[in-house]
Amino acid sequence: MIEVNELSKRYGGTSAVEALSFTVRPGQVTGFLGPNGAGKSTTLRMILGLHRPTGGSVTVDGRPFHERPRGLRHVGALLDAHDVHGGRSASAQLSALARSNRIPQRRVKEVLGEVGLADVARRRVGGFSLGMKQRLGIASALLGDPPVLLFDEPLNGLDPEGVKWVRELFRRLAAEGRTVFVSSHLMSEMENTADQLIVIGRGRLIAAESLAEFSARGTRRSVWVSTRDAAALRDVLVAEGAAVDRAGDELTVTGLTADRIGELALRHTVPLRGLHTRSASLEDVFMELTADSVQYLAGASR
Ligand SMILES: Nc1ncnc2c1ncn2[C@@H]1O[C@H](COP(=O)(O)OP(=O)(O)OP(=O)(O)O)[C@@H](O)[C@H]1O
Repeated sequence: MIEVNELSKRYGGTSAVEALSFTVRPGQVTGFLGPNGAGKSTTLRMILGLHRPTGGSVTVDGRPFHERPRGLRHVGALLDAHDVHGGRSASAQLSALARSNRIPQRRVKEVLGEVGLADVARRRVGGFSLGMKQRLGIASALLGDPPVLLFDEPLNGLDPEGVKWVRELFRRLAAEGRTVFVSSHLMSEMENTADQLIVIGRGRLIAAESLAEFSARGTRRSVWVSTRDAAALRDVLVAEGAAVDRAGDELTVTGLTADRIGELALRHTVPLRGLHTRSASLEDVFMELTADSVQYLAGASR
């Protein structure tokens, strides 16, 4: 279990993480979501003791990580897939890591097989694709067979087959009772991966809940209507108190049900081409929740 308690980190005048508190439990995959620059990597580095917090504390299974002498056997992490020694082979790289952490050498072969790199074990890592480097990073995280695993943007650079494999791997690791904490800036990556979500924006906690609870926030519904008399129908619906967006012949309506819109159209003899209810997607909920904390908006002047 990872317990983050009022954790803060400032870099000079920049507040990267601010009074962040949450718990990551074993036996589940927990997604760590936030837009670019939200503070995810900084938080992961503080969990691993690589950055010193400006305030607050974080423990892994009750103790700060730096108090664990055999760190890699307790927490495995993939932080940056590019952070590899290009001149070495995958197998040499993992062997060195195993030696320095007193992990049996047989684990090197085991994890290379597990991540699908057995055939390229002797090739120089410098020639690996990003997807292969991600697999090697995952192999390093698994090397010490740790109960707690952290992954920073592990799906970056993976092809669809790779994404499917990583998702299944995370589910299996969680089913084995491990704590699996995975960061991403894309809701779509977490949708079929995570059981729990921690959502942050500008270093602050926005949501900490199950994926089901997060989905339930998407109950705000709108109704899509298509008609050649869009202007006339819009006036009728606005007079009934609805909020209406018009794009050509199409209206997006909130504040009235599809049934009521159908009745009003009939009463005002506006012929309809199409009418259906739309509920917000997880992506919509995520965008709405984090809208105020997006650092770089396309087209926005700075
Ligand atoms: N070493 C540093 N020195 C100064 N500022 C930093 C440093 N590391 C991170 N920051 C700033 O802290 C904030 C949080 O960055 P962080 O990398 O933790 O976010 P992130 O959520 O991981 O983003 P991304 O999805 O883009 O990787 C950003 O504003 C970033 O510019």
